Amino acid sequence: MAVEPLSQKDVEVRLQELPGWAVDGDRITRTYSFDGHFQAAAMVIHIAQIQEELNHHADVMLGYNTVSLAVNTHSAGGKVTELDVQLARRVEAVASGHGAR
Ligand SMILES: C[C@H](O)[C@H](O)[C@H]1CNC2=NC(N)=NC(=O)C2=N1
Repeated sequence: MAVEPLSQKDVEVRLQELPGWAVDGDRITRTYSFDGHFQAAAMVIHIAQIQEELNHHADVMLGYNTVSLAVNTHSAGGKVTELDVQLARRVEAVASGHGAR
């Protein structure tokens, strides 16, 4: 399925529903904070499961008690598409269950 890059306005409108997500260059990004390292690591595993299900993958960085994501769509020339927004929505939907802030 060919996916088209979203306009800057399109991205801004979609991020209004995604608290904490932001545009950074040609990517959308989010950093979650946790009470400890294991909670953060468990979130990384869940993100990996979602990404494999969607076949869409962000750059994910695990810190002491943080998890950061940055994503765009490689097949759309490294621009933000609906696939990135879909991934953000899926991750956002499980974050609170992991105690993410
Ligand atoms: C072959 C495989 O389906 C593709 O490389 C998928 C994998 N994950 C991906 N992730 C992201 N962010 N962009 C892509 O274009 C992409 N393509």
